[in-house]
Amino acid sequence: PDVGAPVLKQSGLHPKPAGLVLQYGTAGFRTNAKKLDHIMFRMGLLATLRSRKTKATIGVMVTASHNPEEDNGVKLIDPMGEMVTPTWEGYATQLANAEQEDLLTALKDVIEKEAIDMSQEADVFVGKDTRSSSASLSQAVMDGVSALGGHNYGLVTTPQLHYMVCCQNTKGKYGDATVEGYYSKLYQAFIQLTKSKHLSVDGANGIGALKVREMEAHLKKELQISLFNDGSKGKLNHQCGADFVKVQQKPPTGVEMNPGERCCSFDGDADRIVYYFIDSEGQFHLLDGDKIATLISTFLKELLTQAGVDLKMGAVQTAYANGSSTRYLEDTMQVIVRCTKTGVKHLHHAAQEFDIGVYFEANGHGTVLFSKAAEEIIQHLAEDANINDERKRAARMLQNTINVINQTVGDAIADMLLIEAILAIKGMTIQQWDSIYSDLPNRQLKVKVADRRVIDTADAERRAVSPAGLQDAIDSLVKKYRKARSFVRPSGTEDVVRVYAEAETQESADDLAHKVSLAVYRLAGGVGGEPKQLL
Ligand SMILES: CC(=O)N[C@H]1[C@@H](OP(=O)(O)O)O[C@H](CO)[C@@H](O)[C@@H]1O
Ligand SMILES: [Mg+2]
Repeated sequence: PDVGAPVLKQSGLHPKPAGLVLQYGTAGFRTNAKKLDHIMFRMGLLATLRSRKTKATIGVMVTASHNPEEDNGVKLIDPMGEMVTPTWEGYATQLANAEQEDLLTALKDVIEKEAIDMSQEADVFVGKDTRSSSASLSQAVMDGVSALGGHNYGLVTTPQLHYMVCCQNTKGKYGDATVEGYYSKLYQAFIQLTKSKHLSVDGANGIGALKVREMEAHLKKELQISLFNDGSKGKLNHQCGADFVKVQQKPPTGVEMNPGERCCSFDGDADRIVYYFIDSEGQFHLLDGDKIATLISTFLKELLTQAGVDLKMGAVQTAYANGSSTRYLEDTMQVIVRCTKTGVKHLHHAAQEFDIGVYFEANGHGTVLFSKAAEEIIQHLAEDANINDERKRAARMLQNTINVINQTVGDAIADMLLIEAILAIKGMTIQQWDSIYSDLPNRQLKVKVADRRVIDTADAERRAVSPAGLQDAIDSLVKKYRKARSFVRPSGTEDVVRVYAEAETQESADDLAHKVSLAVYRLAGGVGGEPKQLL
């Protein structure tokens, strides 16, 4: 078919200013928008030739990228979404600089040189940026493409047009050739990559599961939760839940765990939370209340430093806190650590003594308390116009931290969100969190006695003052193991005496716990059979 007539007719509407010479440069033609109308039209023509030659869709992007608004530009995109091949950059320059009356000759020259079959179909994708000149200039490109089946994408980023050209020519293999397709491809991949935003929650078949379900809609994209033991079939706290996981030191049933993936367990009324994961060797790792307290304390301390505020921060624990956690908090973090009797009311009370009091029982019940004064200082700082951005950012972060925390009592849901936020902000994996310090192996046992009130304790329950001889027996047993510690106390919630032991190895901790149990049984009126050695 003869290309002459339609081209001549249309090109008259996009005349070239005589003598104007432009080069196809680094990224196509680029200059003041007023000089580009004929260039656009001609690039439309050239794109159809390139499309016929390659038997593929070609892209034309109208933009001058980072240049000032009054500039514009145009570049061609080859079939796989790459920049047009250099030979064709040469044709582009020739076509752009042919005077009006020489245009047909210049065009025929390209057709001949490239032996282009003009009966071949052509397909051109045109895109433009937001410059005021882009609308009319992209129309000029379309005029050049004219009746040849061009597709105008309208406003797109440069890379989006490259992407869509490639999608079209790979028949969808690279993705869907639409802006929607571009978003959905990137987003899906992003979600996979940031799977760290995924958390498996063991709801202990309790109320926490129901409430997590309710809250899920609020979290949707920010945190993907897989809820297990949601109460639809299993029994409350049976082989699952925070207490089971903490005491048994093993995963709950009913939770699908993949190596390295974060999991957490609530207890039956959702005021406790513990985290855990299995590593690539299948080894179970528990991150209990002590590890949670350490993570939160570290985070808060860093923010206080960044905000440049001097507030007294303290951590409150019980005798059940792992010895490694206490050492880490005191020695490495230089945080004041208090030890109170078991029971949240005691910890809460002690935490009120600080500007910021972080309290957690090892079993995962805990929260953070901020004094009124501390809250005010943080709020003023967050609103202070005279401080630098780093300090302000930290102050605002502290403010949001205060708001995500339930200061009235330990709260599995609130603690979970705070922990997830800290891990995300610090870009920390659960493995990295776990490796802040290593727990001393430990064991908790229960001993049945006729009347557990015969045991009296002192020193935040770390020493038994009655019955006579019990503490001496514990002391001499503890001496036999490295890094060992043990104590006993009557439970406040069950009719048992609780025994706790920790030592350098699990074997030692188990052995020590067993021997202390025997001492309790013998000296404090044990009932039923003698405590058995753990297998
Ligand atoms: C070793 C242990 O976990 N003890 C628990 C348990 O108290 P006992 O007094 O140990 O039975 O239940 C309390 C209430 O939930 C909790 O605050 C406490 O931490
Ligand atoms: Mg509870």
